[in-house]
Amino acid sequence: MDFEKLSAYKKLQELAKNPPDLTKNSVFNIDRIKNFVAKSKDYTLFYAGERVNEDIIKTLFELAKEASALEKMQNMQNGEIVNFIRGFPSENRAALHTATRDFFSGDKKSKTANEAKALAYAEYEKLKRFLAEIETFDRFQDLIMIGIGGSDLGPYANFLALAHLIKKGRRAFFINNIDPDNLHRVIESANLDKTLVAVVSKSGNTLETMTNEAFLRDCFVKAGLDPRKHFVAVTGEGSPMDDKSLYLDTFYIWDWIGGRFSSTSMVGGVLLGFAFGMEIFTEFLKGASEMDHAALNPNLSENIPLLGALLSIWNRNFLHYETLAVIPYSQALSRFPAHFQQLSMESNGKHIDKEGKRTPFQTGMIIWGEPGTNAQHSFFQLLHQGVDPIPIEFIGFIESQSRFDFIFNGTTSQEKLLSNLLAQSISLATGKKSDNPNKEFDGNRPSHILMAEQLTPKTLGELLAYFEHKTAFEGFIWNINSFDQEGVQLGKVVAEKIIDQFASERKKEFNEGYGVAKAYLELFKKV
Ligand SMILES: O=P(O)(O)OC[C@H]1O[C@H](O)[C@H](O)[C@@H](O)[C@@H]1O
Repeated sequence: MDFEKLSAYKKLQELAKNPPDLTKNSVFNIDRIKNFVAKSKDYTLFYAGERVNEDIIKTLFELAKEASALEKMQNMQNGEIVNFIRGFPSENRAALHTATRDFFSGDKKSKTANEAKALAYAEYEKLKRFLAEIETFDRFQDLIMIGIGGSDLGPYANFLALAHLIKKGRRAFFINNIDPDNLHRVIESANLDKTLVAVVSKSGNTLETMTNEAFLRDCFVKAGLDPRKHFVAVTGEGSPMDDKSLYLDTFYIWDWIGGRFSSTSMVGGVLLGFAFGMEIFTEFLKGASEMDHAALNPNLSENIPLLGALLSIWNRNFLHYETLAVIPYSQALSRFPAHFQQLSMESNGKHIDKEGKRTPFQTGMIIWGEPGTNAQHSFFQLLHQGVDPIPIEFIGFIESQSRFDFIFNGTTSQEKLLSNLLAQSISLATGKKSDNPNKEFDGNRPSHILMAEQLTPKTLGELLAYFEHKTAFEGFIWNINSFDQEGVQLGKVVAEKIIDQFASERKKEFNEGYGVAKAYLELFKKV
């Protein structure tokens, strides 16, 4: 059913004409904060700061029901084909990233999901054996991960989120950009003799990754090292990279795992397992798997991924806000906005629906963000007094990861951090009147807060899955295909043509040089 034809859509258009005014004390008060709360597993979603009321929330839930959002989520987790455009050539695949972490519940799943789970579990066990073996011989201290897009952003964000737990003596480096300075800085730092290299590419033919792999192999050879004793592959089974003669070991993913949804597969597993050990990687998977279950909860006020999606849709399609700022009040989540940027914008930056028709409504938001409180000293001026309101998703934790703190002027740093987070959400909502227009705050700037006790491997897994399912629910309700990325292909094709031009220029130079060399080579009848 087309999104704009749902009956709840028309009701929401009406309700959007007069959203609640949060600047009024009679509206934004303690009761409201206590009422507009939802919980899933370790996370609480406080959404009093959004421009919603009971009627709007009820109608948003109706929208989800009319769009069969929960059924589509169940179908996705059962391995049904969800990645398709009806009537046109498309990928026609499942999106079974939940199968890469479903090792704990023992829930009865579909045959497809069970087969996928078995494949993923075999790779999980292979990784466990591989890491135990290199541990025995203390073979590697450093890991260099080569990958880009979904083969970098999620794994890197998750690595930084847990960096304080890194195994003693171990380090990780990341080569993602084709900019040669990226690789140069890494080999200036890593101890190549004790370095494991994970080449991560689902397709096995991404320009940046293949180029960086060849470049790094050359560096290893020039250092007198055999790359085959240092390089492992993480790639699609049967991809151009699937050649065991070139690698110490190979870890597989499959076409039913989208790159931006692959953090809990071996794409993230080799890095997190090497850096933190299998126990921590397993806790991370457990958290993601628990949020997978929460996303199936029919009690919508306990299904925060669905509620998060509905709040985004309310802000996007009915209040017509174009972007969403993701502001984690946690320095450890510094690269999470970048991961969520790809996850959301590559999934839902689409202009046609699953029937191949142009959408007459807005779809994916522009996602951006930086950690707080730093962001307060950067772009919060615009968030408070800019012309256009910008919805914000705050993320916060009651406790710091280290619990290493200091009381200054009577409070700890963690208390100061949380106070700022709450103050921002409240002041953006309530605003402030003033006779001086330059000191006036309009308020009614929507935000919600995702809060947990502490950022641990498990709550990180839950957070990752929250964002994955929120993204998928948005696509289900918009009836768009969130699981392909045709939009990235054109740029690549044009780039290849220009690269070929450089190559032929070089050959021509070489031929000219060769022309001169030819005089000598002809002496030896080399040509
Ligand atoms: O993992 P790979 O096959 O190397 O792909 C890496 C990335 O490049 C592609 O262009 C897509 O934009 C991403 O979704 C993907 O994650």
